[in-house]
Amino acid sequence: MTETRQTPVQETGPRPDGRAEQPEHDEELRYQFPGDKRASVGTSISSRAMVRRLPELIRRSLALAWHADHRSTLLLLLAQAASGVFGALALYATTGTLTALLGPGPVTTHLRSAAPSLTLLTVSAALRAALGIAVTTLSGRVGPRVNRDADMALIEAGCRAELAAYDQPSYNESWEAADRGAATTPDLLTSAQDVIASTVSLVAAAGVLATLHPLLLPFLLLGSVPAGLAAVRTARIHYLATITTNDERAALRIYRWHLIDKQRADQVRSDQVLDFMLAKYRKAEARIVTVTDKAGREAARVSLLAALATGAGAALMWGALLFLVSTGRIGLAAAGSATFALRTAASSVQGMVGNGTRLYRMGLYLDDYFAFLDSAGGHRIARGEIVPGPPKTIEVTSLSYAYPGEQQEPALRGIDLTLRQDEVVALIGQNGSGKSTLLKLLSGLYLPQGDGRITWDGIPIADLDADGLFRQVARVPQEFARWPLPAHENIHLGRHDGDPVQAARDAAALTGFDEVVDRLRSGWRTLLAQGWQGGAELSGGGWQRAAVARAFYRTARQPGLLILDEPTSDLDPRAEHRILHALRALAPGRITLLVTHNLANAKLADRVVVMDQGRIVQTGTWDELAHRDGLFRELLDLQRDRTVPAPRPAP
Ligand SMILES: Nc1ncnc2c1ncn2[C@@H]1O[C@H](COP(=O)(O)OP(=O)(O)OP(=O)(O)O)[C@@H](O)[C@H]1O
Repeated sequence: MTETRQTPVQETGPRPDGRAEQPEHDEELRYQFPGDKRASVGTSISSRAMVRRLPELIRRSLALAWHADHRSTLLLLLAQAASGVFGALALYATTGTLTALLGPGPVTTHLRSAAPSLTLLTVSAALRAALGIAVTTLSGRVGPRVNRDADMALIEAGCRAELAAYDQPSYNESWEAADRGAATTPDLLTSAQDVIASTVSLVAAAGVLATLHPLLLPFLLLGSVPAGLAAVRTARIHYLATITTNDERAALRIYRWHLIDKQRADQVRSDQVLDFMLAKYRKAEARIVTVTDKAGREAARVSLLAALATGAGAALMWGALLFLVSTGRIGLAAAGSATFALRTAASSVQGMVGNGTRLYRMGLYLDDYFAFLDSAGGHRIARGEIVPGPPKTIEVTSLSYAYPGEQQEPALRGIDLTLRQDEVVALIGQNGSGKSTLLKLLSGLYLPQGDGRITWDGIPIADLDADGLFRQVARVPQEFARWPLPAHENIHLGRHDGDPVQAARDAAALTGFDEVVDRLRSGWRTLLAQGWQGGAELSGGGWQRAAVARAFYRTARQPGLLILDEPTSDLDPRAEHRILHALRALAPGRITLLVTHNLANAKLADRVVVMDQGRIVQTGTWDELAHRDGLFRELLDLQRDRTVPAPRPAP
């Protein structure tokens, strides 16, 4: 298993040209970093580590609960404590009852002297049952609230990470681990409560045993330690099995998503990809089954050994009890009570260890969760505090940018460029030449690397306050969001003062999105989410008109930088014409950047910048470049050339 999971770098050496060798087999979905840190965490699961960690985990679980719902948490703790006290009282009352019943004298005397203990036993049991119901109800209130808080905190932390984090190999993995941590929070609370309850009950049982005869205390350990050790050991086995199959689980999720997601549903059918993908699905699943089966067998072996040890301990305990009774060291009634207390103690220890290991295991994910919250997976946006106005000049010097990963060539190399207010600049270049990457850097979504610099009116972009900077940017990205929201919300996205529909309508009129909305039965209030009640689906062009209207809406609220990455790729000529005119009309007072593969559209720009393999290779007006030898002219000629080879004459 480990052999097939090595990285390509380990399998193949570097080539003389320094690039990675082609791997001999197809790459499969795997997280990119080889030594999973959780593997070492997994192997460190031990009884000692667990005992050391539990108090802090219990404290953290209670803190989460407290934060989610003060009152219920307080009541929960009180109910739990009271339940523990009544449990202890019930145990003492059982001892008292047995002592009274099994003591010397006539039955009526036994019953009379047992009455107070019996009453206490009954009342304690009844109150304990009532408190049990209260605990369950309160847990049911607090658990979901804890989960809600954890989930919202996680989403917020994720959205505050730098965009570049998504390109980092480790980010997905840390996000998923944190997500699992957030999902475990309600169980965490339940386990913490159970550990507390079992501990109270164990202390009570130990107290009873100590009162009966101190010699009985060691049996408490004999009866429960093997099971406890086995529980820790099996937790470790299962945890390691889970993390060993992390890649496969992630791959399953991704395959599953691709197969069932609406966006690809047509291609799943028309490309007949189902069997092919299901075979990959089964392969990944088979690996998980192999690992979990092996873990299951190992865990069963450990449990069997523990059961044998517990059996031997029980035999020893009975022998010792017989010895104590037969030598008159304890009475028959005390022996009966001891048996009862020992059973209670054993089940408390099992509860403690079982829930303790569960808590410990979940605590590992909780660590991931808190680590993510602290730093957004190590990528929290931390920039300067200068709040910019609309930039008059954006200066780019020696800008290079390389995405992480050994397969990646630098996307940008040594870019120098100056952009001025009121100017429309068209970025032209073949696929993969770096246009979208440059736009993301200009709009502050990525930060320059190394010596590269981007300044807004002389201020390095990293020194600008991130929110303030994004407030100055309106973008139509290449792949724009299709928000499952009503039509007007898809335009203003919650930012409006006054009538939200009217605000959206004005921007939509510039792109023809208003005509699309007019055809929807509920007009601007129509939910743009097909398959949901009252929902509707737009055409590809309809959505693109909405995306451009969204950017124009922001532009009307003053962004100094308008960025459009192929904004008309899905549009009919009429809609395209309308948008290009609007774009020109909006240009004064801001910097406008347009990426387009339709070179005729670049005519509206004041300046055309041509990119090739991450570099700027030409700059000039459209007319200059159209009449100069170079890449632009070559692409223009290709776009104009619509001659197709004549069909071959029939033989
Ligand atoms: N998120 C990413 N992670 C890694 N590599 C990326 C990422 N985005 C782009 N690249 C790589 O960077 C290079 C430039 O891509 P970019 O999207 O900037 O090109 P483009 O000129 O906009 O292309 P197109 O015309 O196809 O949209 C490409 O080699 C691409 O594979």
